[in-house]
Amino acid sequence: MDRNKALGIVKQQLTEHRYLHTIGVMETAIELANKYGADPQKAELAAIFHDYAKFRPKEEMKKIIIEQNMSQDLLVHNTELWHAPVGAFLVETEVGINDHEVLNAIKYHTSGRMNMSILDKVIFLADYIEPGRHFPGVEEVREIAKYDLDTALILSLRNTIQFLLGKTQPVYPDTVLTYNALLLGKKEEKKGE
Ligand SMILES: Nc1ncnc2c1ncn2[C@@H]1O[C@H](COP(=O)(O)OP(=O)(O)O)[C@@H](O)[C@H]1O
Ligand SMILES: [Fe+2]
Repeated sequence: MDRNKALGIVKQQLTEHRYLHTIGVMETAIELANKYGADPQKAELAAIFHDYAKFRPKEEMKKIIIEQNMSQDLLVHNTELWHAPVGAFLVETEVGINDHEVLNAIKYHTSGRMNMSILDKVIFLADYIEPGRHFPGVEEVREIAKYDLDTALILSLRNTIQFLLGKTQPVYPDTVLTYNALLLGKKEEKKGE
């Protein structure tokens, strides 16, 4: 699907602010894909649609999570997590995109998952560091993303986990598993050097 058609579709689902965020994620994801070897066209498409379900009613998303037999523990966790897996489902069923790599990158862009693909990592990180983001710690991750994808991801996951712990909120386990897998993977890598 060409960029303008995709942007035209997603624009109807988003606020102006969230649409500008999507443009930032798209541009950042293409840059990261070219740097780290993911398919830039898939990165463009996944970035454009990553927040497709961001403003869907919670009741509608809950129904999809149940009916589509997604991981039911999502239902007891932060509803902010829901738009990612539900978005992947709706982008397939409503927009007609069935590229599995693109759909997975949308599905896991909030929680992460163990064994993320390069495309998953690129979308996850682009969502975190796009130029419109100004939260504490983002600058450090932006800097490291210039030369080390996994370390940048580890820091972004650490920041998110710390943010949630600071608010005594439950942490959806997949994000901790992702953090551990990447960190332990890095340690193995260092041992091999
Ligand atoms: N493991 C988790 N457990 C609970 N909430 C989480 C988890 N990971 C991310 N979140 C929350 O999801 C929201 C971020 O959603 P995300 O899709 O990454 O960004 P955005 O929707 O802002 O573009 C934040 O409010 C963050 O606190
Ligand atoms: Fe996003």
